[in-house]
Amino acid sequence: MPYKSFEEYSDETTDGITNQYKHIIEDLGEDTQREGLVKTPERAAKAMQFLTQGYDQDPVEILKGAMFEESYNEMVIVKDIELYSLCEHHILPFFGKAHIAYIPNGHIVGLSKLPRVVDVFARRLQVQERLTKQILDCINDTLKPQGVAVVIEASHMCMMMRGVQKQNSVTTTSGFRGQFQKIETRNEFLKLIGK
Ligand SMILES: Nc1nc2c(ncn2[C@@H]2O[C@H](COP(=O)(O)OP(=O)(O)OP(=O)(O)O)[C@@H](O)[C@H]2O)c(=O)[nH]1
Ligand SMILES: [Zn+2]
Repeated sequence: MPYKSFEEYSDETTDGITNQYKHIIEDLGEDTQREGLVKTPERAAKAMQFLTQGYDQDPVEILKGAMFEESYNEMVIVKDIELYSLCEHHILPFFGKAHIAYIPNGHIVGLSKLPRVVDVFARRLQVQERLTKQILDCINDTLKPQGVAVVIEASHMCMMMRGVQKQNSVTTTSGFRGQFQKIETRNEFLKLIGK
């Protein structure tokens, strides 16, 4: 089953992560018994489980569940898909937008499934490059379209709140397969997403 709801996580896993957060908060010198913090380890554990629920979800199943035979063979674009992920180096958020295009090859896919695939891969410990490639490969291998393109633009909190402390830098990653390797097709896509 592709969508694991929040309530389905085992209490055992939540308890383990809760315990670890309790230690972290204590090691930060805070009092885990004060009113505002009593439930924080458990809240943080559940939040972290939510933000990493993509490990338990199957993006191929999501796509295969909504593929329809159709002879449309022009470019389909879903742009401005908001995404929130966690950088695997600092476990801090990076967030932004994904733009996805594909050219069907006998099958179209339910539009909502493309953002769902983004979420499955985003809700893991990630780097933006791998996130981009995983989305690209998954759509390419499952839908087998004539071409697929993915562009991700994201801001990394680890570069904003700490470290180099750059508030306005945006990282862009992209990947192109099949027809999108042709410059004119790629340019049409980039123009349609406003790049
Ligand atoms: N390529 C790539 N790098 C990332 C991503 N998210 C975070 N990073 C980088 O991962 C790197 C880790 O570098 P380190 O030198 O080991 O860590 P650090 O000392 O905390 O580095 P600073 O952030 O420069 O303070 C940093 O340069 C981060 O900017 C990502 O999605 N892709
Ligand atoms: Zn980072």
